[in-house]
Amino acid sequence: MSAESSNEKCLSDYTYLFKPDLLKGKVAFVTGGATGICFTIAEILMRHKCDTVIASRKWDRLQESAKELERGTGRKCLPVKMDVRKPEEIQAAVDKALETFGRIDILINGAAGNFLSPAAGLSFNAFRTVMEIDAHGTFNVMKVVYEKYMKNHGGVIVNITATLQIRGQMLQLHAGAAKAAIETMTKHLAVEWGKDKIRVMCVAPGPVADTEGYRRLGGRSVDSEYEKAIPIQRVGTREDIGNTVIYVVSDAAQLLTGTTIIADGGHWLTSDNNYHRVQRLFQSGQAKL
Ligand SMILES: CC/C=C\C/C=C\C/C=C\C/C=C\C/C=C\C/C=C\C=C\C(=O)SCCNC(=O)CCNC(=O)[C@H](O)C(C)(C)COP(=O)(O)OP(=O)(O)OC[C@H]1O[C@@H](n2cnc3c(N)ncnc32)[C@H](O)[C@@H]1OP(=O)(O)O
Ligand SMILES: NC(=O)C1=CN([C@@H]2O[C@H](COP(=O)(O)OP(=O)(O)OC[C@H]3O[C@@H](n4cnc5c(N)ncnc54)[C@H](OP(=O)(O)O)[C@@H]3O)[C@@H](O)[C@H]2O)C=CC1
Repeated sequence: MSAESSNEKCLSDYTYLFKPDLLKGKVAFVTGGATGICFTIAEILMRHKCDTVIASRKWDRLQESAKELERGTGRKCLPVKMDVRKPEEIQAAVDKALETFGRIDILINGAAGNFLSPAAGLSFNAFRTVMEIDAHGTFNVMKVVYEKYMKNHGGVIVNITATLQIRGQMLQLHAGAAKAAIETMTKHLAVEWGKDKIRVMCVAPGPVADTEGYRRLGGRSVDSEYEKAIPIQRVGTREDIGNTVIYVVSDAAQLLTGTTIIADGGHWLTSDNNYHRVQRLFQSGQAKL
């Protein structure tokens, strides 16, 4: 799959790095799994024989994505409609998942909302909305899956963060604050839930250009100047993130809990805080508000 691929529901040309039956008999619940990075995470889990639930708000898109994932991988994919801000919808969705598959071994929290905005330009409701989707939403789903299944059976939780919480960035206070909250919850839950045989991790992508989430923030084109500033000389792909996640959920990663794997090719170390680039995009109107 190329970094410029525009189809959110495009299956990847997957190359197996792990044994194909790595996750046989397991079930994953993936929020945000109908699109972008989390669609490909679901795909890669399914290629390793995991059945999957994908959860988000837009029902038509969920159904189409579930069909595409089943067609491409030969595994079962259950679409469930829910808003991560609404505990009663999450409870119904998790009940449906458990009725259908009887278990949830892996939880991927990828649902998120974001846009570019100067901090002072955020309305109170805009800040609250992003905190509610990303931080509260991640807590809500973890709590329900823990209570209804993982507390008694163990499992692995992977929260998708970003590199925004590592340092200051332009126009991203709201998303950075929310991702920081997720990383902190991850540490606390790794400590509290370790005794229940639950590992809790974060995977933090840098820029992944082949997603609607990236394009809608203004990152429509990836030019060579931008990529040359990244140590590995390219932005990430959805498959790069899926490959990181499958390692984290596998038994090869049994010692990993309460920490973050930054999957960004070294972007945050060298990218001058994106200060000039984001400022330029924002001022030119290319970065949509
Ligand atoms: C990602 C690339 C970044 C920049 C690209 C540029 C250059 C590249 C350079 C550098 C890249 C460097 C690093 C990048 C690395 C990572 C980026 C990190 C994270 C990326 C995260 C994502 O991609 S998250 C996924 C994005 N996808 C989505 O957001 C889809 C879901 N989105 C939504 O549902 C909505 O957009 C929503 C989040 C607003 C929520 O919708 P809803 O609940 O319906 O809320 P509303 O009622 O619409 O709005 C609530 C309040 O928020 C205000 N609002 C809404 N939009 C904006 C906006 N654009 N600006 C300011 N305020 C906004 C709205 O007005 C409401 O407030 P009121 O006071 O008016 O009520
Ligand atoms: N693309 C990038 O460069 C980077 C992305 N990330 C992170 O990766 C993850 C995936 O991002 P990406 O693939 O780019 O973005 P997408 O916009 O494709 O994915 C966001 C998903 O979240 C779902 N979602 C949003 N709000 C809610 C809600 N309230 N309840 C349930 N589901 C919701 C959306 O579905 P629906 O609207 O139907 O509900 C959508 O499927 C996010 O956590 C993002 O922050 C991190 C760093 C960089």
